[in-house]
Amino acid sequence: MRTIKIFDTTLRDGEQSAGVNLNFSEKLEIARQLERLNVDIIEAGFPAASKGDFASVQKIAQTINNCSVTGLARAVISDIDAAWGALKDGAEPRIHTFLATSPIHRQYKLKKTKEEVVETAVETVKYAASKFPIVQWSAEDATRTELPFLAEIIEKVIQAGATIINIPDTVGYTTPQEYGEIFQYLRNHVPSIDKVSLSAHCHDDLGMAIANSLSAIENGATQIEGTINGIGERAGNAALEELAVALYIRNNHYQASTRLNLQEISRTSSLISKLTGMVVPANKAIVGRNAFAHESGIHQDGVLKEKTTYEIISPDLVGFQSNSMVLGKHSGRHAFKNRLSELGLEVADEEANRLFTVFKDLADRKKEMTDDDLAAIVLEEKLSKEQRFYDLIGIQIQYGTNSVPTATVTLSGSNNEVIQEAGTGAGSIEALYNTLEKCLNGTANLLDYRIQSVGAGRDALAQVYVKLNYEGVETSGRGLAQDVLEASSKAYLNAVNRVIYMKEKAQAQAVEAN
Ligand SMILES: CC(=O)SCCNC(=O)CCNC(=O)[C@H](O)C(C)(C)COP(=O)(O)OP(=O)(O)OC[C@H]1O[C@@H](n2cnc3c(N)ncnc32)[C@H](O)[C@@H]1OP(=O)(O)O
Ligand SMILES: CC(C)C(=O)C(=O)O
Repeated sequence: MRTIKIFDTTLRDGEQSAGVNLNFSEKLEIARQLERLNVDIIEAGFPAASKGDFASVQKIAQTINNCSVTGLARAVISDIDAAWGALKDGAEPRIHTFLATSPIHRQYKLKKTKEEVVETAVETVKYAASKFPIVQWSAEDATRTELPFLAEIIEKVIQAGATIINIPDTVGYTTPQEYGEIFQYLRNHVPSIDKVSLSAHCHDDLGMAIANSLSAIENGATQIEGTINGIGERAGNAALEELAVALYIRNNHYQASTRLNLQEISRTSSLISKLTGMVVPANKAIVGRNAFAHESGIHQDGVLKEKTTYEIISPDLVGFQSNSMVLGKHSGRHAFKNRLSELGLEVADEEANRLFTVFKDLADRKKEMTDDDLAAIVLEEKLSKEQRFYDLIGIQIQYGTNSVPTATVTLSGSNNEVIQEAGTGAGSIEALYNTLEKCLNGTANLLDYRIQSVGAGRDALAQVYVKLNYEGVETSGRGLAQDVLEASSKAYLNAVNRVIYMKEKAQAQAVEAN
């Protein structure tokens, strides 16, 4: 049985999903969960991309102990230096550097000849290898590259010090058979291929990312790259939970396994969905709400008689709870804390007491608190507490089909001063957001607004996601509440608070640098 290494790029390629923007604490929270999931490598970001990316890659490298942390770098010396700066204190510093090899990318994007591409790749891999013990090199758009050229450049970067060679299907163009043949070709035509590990990185533009990754495994790849929930640039990357469960359930066929702790899959998927705002489709394999639901009579009859008639995966294999303990307004601190720890939600005692107050407040208004509700409360409280400049005290909205929607908003400011304003709008949300803007010191333009329910039922909690431009900075925010208007206010303030936090941090860094 071969063990396949799992290279998770949720924090790098996953964050390249349009509309996703994770902050420092959210990235750290995700990295910690990926560590619990037991991925082998976390690609934490692209250190040269921004100060924020640098800081979060550095923090993740310093914090995570049980998996390797890496960062992406172009074939550019300053990118490699930035990666070294961010990763050098990690347990096992490794870099992921890349250069496109296909004719389309050479001609139009890089404007380099084949010889220049080889020279740049070799020079930068040598430089990377002078710093990092592990150097992964990717031939971007490998699957649209002439095979003899691909083999030539790979041999040269191995000679230059690369220890892992990744063959990305950057635009999701290849088919499983072709992709497998590329791996076979390289194994037969690159003399030094046995000195390195081979990795696959597949995109899902034609819906073949998992099939292609499995084909790579059958043809010699020992590392698979992907993201949780399959998020990523354009149509996304190979969904790691699908790959790991496919290898587990069909190991009679693939004879390969991963080290993933499959029980953590559901929790990881739900955390990433919440923090990125990328909703998991109900019919998504392994983690979709319907993945283990049987709807039709013949299926239900079969499952009642024998589960395996229609179930090839048991829900508890991937951490779906079947617990029936009901938490509500009559529950006390013990049951609350006990449930948090059963759910693996780690909180200090003092924090648990504060969360209990939030829980009671919600439970008063809501029939039943689900595990999803608890996870959402803990997450929101944990992530927003350091970044509150404006805090919501209360809102009052008046709406009638024949009257002008009016909002009254009361906030507390950064010096605990009370700010109160009233305003109108064409609808309740506009009235609310116009009024919130009046309370602030700056201008905020709403770019996107989305609402989602946490769990099922009429009394489900509302999770609102907004994207807005506040004082020239574009950012996103989340808000959770029983009521949609309250959740909308919280999301708006969360986004504004993030901008203020980022600006204050940048100012403090500038003062420190002087
Ligand atoms: C396939 C992938 O997913 S690759 C990863 C993609 N991720 C990202 O791009 C996110 C982070 N990116 C960024 O923040 C910015 O693009 C930066 C900081 C990296 C670069 O920003 P800028 O210097 O403003 O350049 P810009 O992004 O406009 O253009 C990219 C430049 O890098 C070059 N380039 C692209 N890939 C590579 C590479 N692997 N090695 C060397 N140069 C490269 C391009 O040819 C272009 O060069 P040019 O300016 O000489 O034409
Ligand atoms: C940087 C590489 C691995 C990449 O993300 C791609 O080619 O899709």
